[in-house]
Amino acid sequence: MEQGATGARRRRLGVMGGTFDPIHHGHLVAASEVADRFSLDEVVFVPTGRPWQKQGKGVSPAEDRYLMTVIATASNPRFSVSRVDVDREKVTYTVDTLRDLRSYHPNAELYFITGADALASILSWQDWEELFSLAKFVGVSRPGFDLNTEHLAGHLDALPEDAVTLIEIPALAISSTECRRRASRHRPVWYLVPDGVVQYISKRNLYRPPDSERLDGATTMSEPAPDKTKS
Ligand SMILES: Nc1ncnc2c1ncn2[C@@H]1O[C@H](COP(=O)(O)OP(=O)(O)OP(=O)(O)O)[C@@H](O)[C@H]1O
Ligand SMILES: O=C(O)c1ccc[n+]([C@@H]2O[C@H](COP(=O)([O-])O)[C@@H](O)[C@H]2O)c1
Repeated sequence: MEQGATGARRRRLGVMGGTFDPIHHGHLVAASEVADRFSLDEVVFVPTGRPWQKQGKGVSPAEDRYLMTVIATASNPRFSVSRVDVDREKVTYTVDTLRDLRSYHPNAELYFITGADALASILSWQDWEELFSLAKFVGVSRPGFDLNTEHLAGHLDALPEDAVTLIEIPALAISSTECRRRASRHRPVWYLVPDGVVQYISKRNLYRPPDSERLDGATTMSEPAPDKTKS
């Protein structure tokens, strides 16, 4: 275990970056598992501001994604949410996220948490060689994606020995894409996302086509069912 200059154990900070559109239980279980396995003192969720690899995909406003992340993490005293990426003007690069968090927590060890799918594309990330000097990376299993570092072969020698650790976590086949698809079709997202996030999606009418485009005539979650006892 690494120690600071005073001999005290260094604070361990997990960093869970994501677009969180919306945040779901797959994200929360990933953060919770890594926190347990690496004895993290805190996990900071960092919603992206302008995710450059998702540009053109109609990402929801950063403020909505930030608030859903706050709602989803509020009950866990070890989870917090950072605005560093939301408040940065330019597109979101993890190298900037980690530089900013390092400056706020100069004595902490950072652990960047990423799913198998995101890890597989890490060599396409901005300044990727620098990432491993800023944080340790923890790749977590995700249903439908291969958890291996074959794509890093040839580069691993240049990286610190414990730069990337892979761990198996309980499999939750949930994605934000599927949550959005369900919400857009007025299908339930209960139990895929935290209750407060279900209510936030409904309140803000996220992911829903405008009422004029609806063909099924069903009521939305926020609308009370019609009272058939009245004429
Ligand atoms: N079910 C899951 N299990 C493990 N990791 C996950 C899961 N869902 C997302 N992650 C990881 O969480 C991070 C943030 O993911 P993101 O916000 O893009 O969610 P997503 O479900 O992949 O979204 P989308 O479907 O819109 O691409 C990524 O590192 C991703 O790999
Ligand atoms: O730094 C980059 O170039 C980069 C490119 C793609 C994704 N990321 C980060 O990976 C995390 C998951 O991203 P996403 O798009 O799958 O939600 C999030 O923290 C992003 O900022 C980072």
